[in-house]
Amino acid sequence: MAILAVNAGSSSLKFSLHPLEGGRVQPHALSGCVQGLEPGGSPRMDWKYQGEKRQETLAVPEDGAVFVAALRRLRALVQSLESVGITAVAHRVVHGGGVYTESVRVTDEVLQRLSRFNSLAPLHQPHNLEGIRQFSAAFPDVPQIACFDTAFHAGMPEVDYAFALPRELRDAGVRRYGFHGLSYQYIMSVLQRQTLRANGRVVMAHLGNGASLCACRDGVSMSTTMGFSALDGLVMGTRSGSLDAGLLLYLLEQGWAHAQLEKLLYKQSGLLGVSGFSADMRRLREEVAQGGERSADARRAIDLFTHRVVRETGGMLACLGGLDVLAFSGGIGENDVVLREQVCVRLAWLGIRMDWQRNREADGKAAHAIHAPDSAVEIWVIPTDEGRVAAREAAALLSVVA
Ligand SMILES: Nc1ncnc2c1ncn2[C@@H]1O[C@H](COP(=O)(O)OP(=O)(O)O)[C@@H](O)[C@H]1O
Ligand SMILES: CC(=O)OP(=O)(O)O
Ligand SMILES: [Mg+2]
Repeated sequence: MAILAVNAGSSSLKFSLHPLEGGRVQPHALSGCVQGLEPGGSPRMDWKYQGEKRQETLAVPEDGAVFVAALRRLRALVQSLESVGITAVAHRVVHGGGVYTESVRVTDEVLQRLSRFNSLAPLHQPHNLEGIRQFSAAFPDVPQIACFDTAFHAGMPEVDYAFALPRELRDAGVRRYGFHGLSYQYIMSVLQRQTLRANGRVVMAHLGNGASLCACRDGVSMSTTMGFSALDGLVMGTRSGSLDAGLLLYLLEQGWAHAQLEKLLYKQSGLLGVSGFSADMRRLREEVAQGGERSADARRAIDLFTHRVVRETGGMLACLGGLDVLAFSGGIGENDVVLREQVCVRLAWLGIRMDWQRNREADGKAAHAIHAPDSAVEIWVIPTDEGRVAAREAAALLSVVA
C-alpha cells in the first residue's frame, strides 16, 4: 500500500512514492525527477528506488510534447514496480480558483472545471491535468486526488486578496489566490515541530524556478506575493514577476498579440530575460565566479532577483507588524548560500543576525537553524517536500490516518 505523489512544476516533473504503514504516510521509497523539460532542453530522469540510484535520458517526441512523454515514462516505471500496490495518486495542481479550497477526488467534472484555470498558470495547470489523465488511464480503479497550491491561502484577509477593481470583476473571481501552498504547508509543519516561534510572525520564502513569499500568523497565510496567476510577485526563472499593468496596455497598443505577451511574461523574462542566457541560478553564479564575458549580465539578473526578495519581504513584515521567523526553501532558497547571506545582511536593521558558518553548513538535506544566538529573528533553511504534503492530503481524504 502506497501513495504516489506527482508534482509537475514549471521546469521539472517530480515524483515520490510514499508507503502507508499503520495508515501513516512514510518518507518516500521511490523518488525522482525529470529535468530538462524546457523547450530545447535534454530531458533526463533521475530516480532512486530502495536506495539504488538510476538515470536515463528521454527522447524528445516529434510533436515536442515532452511533458506528456515524461508522464508516460513515469507511468511505465510505476507499473513496472509490481510489488507496490498503489492506493491513490496525489497530484499537485497549482490552481483551484475559488472553487476548490481543499483537496478533492478527481472526477470528469472536476477535471473540466480545473481546465478553466489553464490560462492562469500556463506553465503548470495543463501539465498537472495531463498527469491526472495519464494516471487515471493507467490505474482506472485508483483514486486520483488533486491537492491545490492555492488552498493554503484560502483564509487570507480580504484586504490582502482584493484588487482595487470594480465589484463585477471581484464577483467573477478576480482576486489574489497565491501559490506554492503545498510547499508552505510542509515548511510550516516542520517549523512547528522545530520552534515555538512558528506560530508567531513568519515569512517563508519559496525560491525555486517559480518564487514567492508568504507571511503567516498562527500558521495561517496572511499575505503572499503571487496573485491571480502564477506570474505575480518576485522575479522567477523565466517569469517577470510584478509589473506595471500599464506596460501591457502599451504593448497591446504597439500591436503585441496575446500569444506573444504570454510568451514574453512566462517564458522569456525573469532571470533568463535579464541575463540574456540562463534561467538557472547555478549557471548564473558560475558565470559570475568565472568572470566570464557574460558575468555583468548574470550579476544584473542576480541583483534584481535579490533586491526583489528584500523589497517584498519588507511588505510582508509590514503586514505582520514585525518578524519572528524567516524560512528559506525551494531550489535557490535551500542551496544558495550567498543569496541567503545577502538577504539577511540587507535586513540587519530588523535585528536579524546570521551565523555565517551555519549558513554555509546548511546543505538542503535537512532543516537547519542558521541564526546567531543574539538574532532577534530566527532564520531557517527548510528543504521542502510538496509530494509528502500531497500524499498526506490524499491519505486524509481517503480516511486513512495520515
Ligand atoms: N546549489 C545551488 N545554488 C544556487 N541555485 C541552485 C542550486 N541548486 C539548485 N538551484 C536553483 O534552483 C532552481 C530550481 O528550483 P526548484 O525548486 O528545483 O524548481 P521547480 O520550481 O522546478 O520545482 C534553479 O534556478 C536552480 O539553479
Ligand atoms: C506556482 C509555481 O510557480 O510553481 P513552481 O515553482 O513549481 O514553478
Ligand atoms: Mg517547484
